[in-house]
Amino acid sequence: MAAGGVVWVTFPKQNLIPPPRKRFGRKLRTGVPLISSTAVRAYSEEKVHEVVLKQAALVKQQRPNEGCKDWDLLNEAYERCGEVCAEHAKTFYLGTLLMTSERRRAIWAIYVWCRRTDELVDGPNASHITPRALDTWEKRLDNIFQGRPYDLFDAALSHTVSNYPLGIQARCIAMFDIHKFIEIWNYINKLMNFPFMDMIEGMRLDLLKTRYNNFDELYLYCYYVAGTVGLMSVPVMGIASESKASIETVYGAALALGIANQLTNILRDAGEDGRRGRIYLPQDELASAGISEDEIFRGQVSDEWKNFMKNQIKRARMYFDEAEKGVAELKEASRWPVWASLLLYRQILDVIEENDYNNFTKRAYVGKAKKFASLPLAYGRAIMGTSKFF
Ligand SMILES: CC(C)=CCC/C(C)=C/CC/C(C)=C/CC/C(C)=C/[C@@H]1[C@@H](COP(=O)(O)OP(=O)(O)O)[C@]1(C)CC/C=C(\C)CC/C=C(\C)CCC=C(C)C
Ligand SMILES: [Mn+2]
Repeated sequence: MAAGGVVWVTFPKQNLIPPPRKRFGRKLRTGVPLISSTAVRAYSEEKVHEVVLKQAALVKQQRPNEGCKDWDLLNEAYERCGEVCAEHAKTFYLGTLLMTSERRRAIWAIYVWCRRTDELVDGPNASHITPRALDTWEKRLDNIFQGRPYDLFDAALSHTVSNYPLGIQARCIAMFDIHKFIEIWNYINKLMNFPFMDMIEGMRLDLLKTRYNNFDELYLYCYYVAGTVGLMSVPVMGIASESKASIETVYGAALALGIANQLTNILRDAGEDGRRGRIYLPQDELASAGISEDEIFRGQVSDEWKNFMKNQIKRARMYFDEAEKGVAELKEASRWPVWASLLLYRQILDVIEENDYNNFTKRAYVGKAKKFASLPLAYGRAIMGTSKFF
């Protein structure tokens, strides 16, 4: 038992084996039935949709600002986050400069936390990272949400989450509070947390899993490591006051942008990942396309591979299309960076095509000229509030 009459509850780990499919009344919005069975894939989409609903509900809550009040320290913390963002993600950074200073700083703080989380499993110390290290990172996240940051970067995020409706699962519960227990029970049943926790869950997958049986499993992974970023960003980006769309629709679009980005990452990095013994591409789809693992490891750009890639690119583009519908609903100053990132990421798919689907030895790289050309285009779309004119 921890101090202050509270008890720590440990949640069961994610069960990745889909149970028999439930009957769902809701039509799948982001579903793209390509090769794998929709019945199986629907399971992850429904689970992720639960998180979208939870996040959307949080928007209506007013959050008291209980964060750190040491402004000098906070200013320094945010400055440092901005420096990291500028160093590692120049285009994101450029985009954030158009946002209000408060929102921009919050996005920097979220960026840095995401980057550090990813670095745990992908960075120079990755070989020393164990599931226990991720548990520690998760406890540290709890502390961030409870206003007990560990370092300067954490202090920035701690301040950000106290300012915006960003949720974390209720891990620390008051004893004998039956409502809290019911709440916890519901979480256990849904086996899905809030975006920050879920991103750590994605890193756990990266430690333990090197193959994805079907798109359902891959979708869940993409949600964990990238869809979560979309859900974290919406409350900070802000929804336009004139927007007629439901909050759920906007969160759905943000989720779709994360999924689209991650699918694109996976297609771009297929060769590199293969060399690390990782195949994120759905195994059942590879099998029906007649592609063996060995061909991937050897980097064979066969006709089968080209056809397979065409289908995968089509799917990623459909998620980008889904995302486009939501950008216009964001506050005007937030639309430009989002359009910029959407257009830039989507161009990676064009480059894969230009490279004749050789993503084994040619990196699909969007050159500086193209990158800069996208910025005014993104700006145009942002101020028009729609994609129809460009
Ligand atoms: C309504 C609507 C469309 C709203 C927009 C919502 C929004 C801002 C969505 C952003 C989606 C987004 C940028 C997702 C990031 C996806 C991504 C790149 C994930 C990467 C995961 C791991 O992949 P991998 O290891 O394979 O890749 P690397 O080789 O390591 O690159 C991540 C690396 C996870 C960590 C994610 C980040 C560091 C990016 C975090 C970005 C932000 C918080 C800024 C988002 C803001 C803007 C301006 C788009
Ligand atoms: Mn990474």
